Amino acid sequence: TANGTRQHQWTINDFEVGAPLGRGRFGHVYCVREKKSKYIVALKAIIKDQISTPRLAKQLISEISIQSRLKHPNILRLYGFFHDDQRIFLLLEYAPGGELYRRMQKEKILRESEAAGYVYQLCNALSYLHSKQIIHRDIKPENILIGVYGILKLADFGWSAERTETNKRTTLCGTLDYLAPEMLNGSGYDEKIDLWCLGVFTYEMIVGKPPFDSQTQQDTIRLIRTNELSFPQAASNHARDLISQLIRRNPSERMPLNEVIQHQWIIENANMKAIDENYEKINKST
Ligand SMILES: CC(=O)N[C@H]1CCN(c2c(Cl)cnc3[nH]c(-c4cn(C)nc4C)nc23)C1
Repeated sequence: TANGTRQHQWTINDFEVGAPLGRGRFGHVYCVREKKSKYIVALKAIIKDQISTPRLAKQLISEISIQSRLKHPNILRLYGFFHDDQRIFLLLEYAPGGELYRRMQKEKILRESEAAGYVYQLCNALSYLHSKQIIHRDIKPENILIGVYGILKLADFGWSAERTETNKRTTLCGTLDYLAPEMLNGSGYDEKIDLWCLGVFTYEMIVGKPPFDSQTQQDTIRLIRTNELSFPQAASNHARDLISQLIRRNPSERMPLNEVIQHQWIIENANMKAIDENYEKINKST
C-alpha cells in the first residue's frame, strides 16, 4: 500500500463463509471468519458483471477509496478488498447488532434516550467526515448498523461524495423521504445536506415515520418544499426544538453539528459518558 506496508493479497479461500447477512446495494453480504486469525468480518461480494456502467464502477471505486481511509468508532471499517474473475470482495467490519432499520421496524418508535444516543454518535461520525471534506448524503436507518456495546456504525458509502467544487452536482440519490430541498431546486448542495438528513432521521426514530411521509412521491416533494413539520403529542419540546432547527429549507440556517451535541435534548437524553466509555473499550481492543 501507499505507506509501504505490504497489503496481504486475500483470496476467498482465506475465509470460512457463514450466514448471509443481507443485500447491500451491489451484492450479497456474508458473515465470514478469517481462517488463521479466526477474525469475524462481513464480506460483501459484488458481481463484476453487475457493475455494468462506468457510473456504477466510479461509485464503487469511490465507496472503496473513501471508506478504506476512514477510521472512526461510528463508521463501519473497510479493512480491504480483493477480487477473482467474477467478483469483487469488500472486507467490512462485522456489526453484531444488525441494521437499525430492522430495530425501528420492530420497535416502531425508539425511546428518546436511545434516539439521542444515536444522534450524538452520528454527530461524531459526521464531524469526522466533514473534517475530511466528505459528505455522506445518504443518512437513513437502512445505512446504520449497530456494533458491539450498541455503538452506532454508519455504513454504505456508495453515495457519499468528496466535497470538491465539481461535486456541487445535483445528482438525485437516497429515498425521497430524506431528500433535502436544495436537491429538488437544483441549487447544488454541500455538507449541510447531512444536517437535513440528521433532522429527518431524528424525527423518524421518535415519531416512527419520516416527517414528509405521504402516499405519493409528489406529495412528499410538495411537503418537503413547503416544509410543514407536525409532531405527535408524545414528542418532547426539546426534541421538537432540535428537529426544527435541523429541518430548515435554508441550509445555512441548520444547526451546526457542534451545537447539536450541546442541545438540551442531547444533554438530557443521551448517555454520553457511557458512549464515550464504549469508545475507550473498542479503542483498546482494536
Ligand atoms: C446497506 C447494507 O450494507 N446492508 C447490510 C447488509 C448486511 N450488512 C452488514 C454489514 Cl456490511 C456489516 N455487519 C453486519 N451485521 C449484520 C447483521 C447482524 N445481525 C445479527 N443481523 C444482521 C443483518 N449485517 C451486516 C449491511
